[in-house]
Amino acid sequence: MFNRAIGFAPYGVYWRTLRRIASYHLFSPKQIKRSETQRRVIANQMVTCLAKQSSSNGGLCYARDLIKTASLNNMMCSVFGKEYELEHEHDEVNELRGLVEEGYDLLGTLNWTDHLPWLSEFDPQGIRSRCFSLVPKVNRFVNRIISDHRDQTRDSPSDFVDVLLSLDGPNKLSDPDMVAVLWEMIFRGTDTVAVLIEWILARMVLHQDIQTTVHNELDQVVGRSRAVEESDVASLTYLTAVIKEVLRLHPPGPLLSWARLAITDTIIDGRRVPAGTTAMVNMWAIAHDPHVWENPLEFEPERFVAKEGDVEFSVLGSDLRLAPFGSGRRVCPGKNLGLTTVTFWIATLLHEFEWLAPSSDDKTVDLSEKLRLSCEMANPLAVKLCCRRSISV
Ligand code: HEM
Repeated sequence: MFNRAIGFAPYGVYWRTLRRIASYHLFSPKQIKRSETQRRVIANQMVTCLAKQSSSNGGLCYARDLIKTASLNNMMCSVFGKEYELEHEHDEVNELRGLVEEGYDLLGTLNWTDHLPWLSEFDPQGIRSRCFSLVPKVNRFVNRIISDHRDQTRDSPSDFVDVLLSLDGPNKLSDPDMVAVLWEMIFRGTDTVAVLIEWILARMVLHQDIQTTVHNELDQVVGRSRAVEESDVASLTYLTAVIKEVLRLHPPGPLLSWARLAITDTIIDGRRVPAGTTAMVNMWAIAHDPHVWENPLEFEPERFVAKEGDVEFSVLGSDLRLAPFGSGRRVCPGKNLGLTTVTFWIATLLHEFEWLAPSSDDKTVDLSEKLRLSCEMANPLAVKLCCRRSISV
């Protein structure tokens, strides 16, 4: 099933067709603009939920679950056309979250049978049996959504399922291929965004002076009398630098695509790499390399604040010193959508709240990492929130 999704499909006509369809119907500037309202609605819901959570717990809050559900709701809206209230539990959201979590867990587990193939028939870690159990559940879930869409008649496509169903001729996809592509968008678009937001908030809690500078910028550009709009984001240059610095120190996808292969026998650093070898780029190592970055372990957003006359550093794949969305043919097609979502949501969360350590005696933040498909905080961030603007809960 998964080899029919964009990220797993080998280079060829099928992969190119999928990239073209997704680029036009999901990731184009016009489509990103079209989904602005949905991002604003979800941002407001997040603010209300956080304000409630912190007022009932003496200010203490764990934001991870909320951010993950917000990100999933956002993808469910763009891909499946489904809208859910963040404040309430929904069986369908919980079911899909469980499937995404299980998928992440399976992809992030070191599978001994990849290295010792003779072990595979014993499936010692139970990975194969968990995969066999996950695939029919994903199939059932996504096929149900596809068949609901088939039952409705619409004049023009309003979500990505409609788009895939409307394809004709050589572009037409079979149902199993549609399931693979739809599931991939939900799967990839949810955690990357949520993981990055949690890292940014963690850094803001740890570096209060930098958070103050972001707050000052927000007060200057937006002012406290209104909420942030997406159109404000272009003027938030310091916040943009903060996000780039977090992408450098905590890239959510530290190992780039596993779809790159050596196409000829080659020698790298004196080692022979035969044609056909899977080549994985370690972006985390490049982004922490003292030969590339001054004070690589320090959190210094200023390094990304462009001086007068300088060209702004792009993190979208043209500069290989920092390419957290990859680069070249396999570059992340969702990079602009992902970055737009993260920047707007983070601007809102920081405009509405002060993010503080839960205890005034211990202001450290546990920055331990856990590598699954994304590299996330090993332990959920605990914070104390103070409202910066009056919010009615
Ligand atoms: C902060 C958000 C995100 C980050 C950091 C991120 C990161 C990445 C990275 C590092 C790759 C591999 C690129 C390479 O090897 O050159 C990738 C691929 C991919 N990403 Fe993202 N991503 C994000 C958001 C999204 C979103 C929102 C979607 C879709 C809704 C998405 C869909 C994909 C797909 C389909 C691929 C596979 C592309 C291919 O192999 O042709 N990503 N992403």
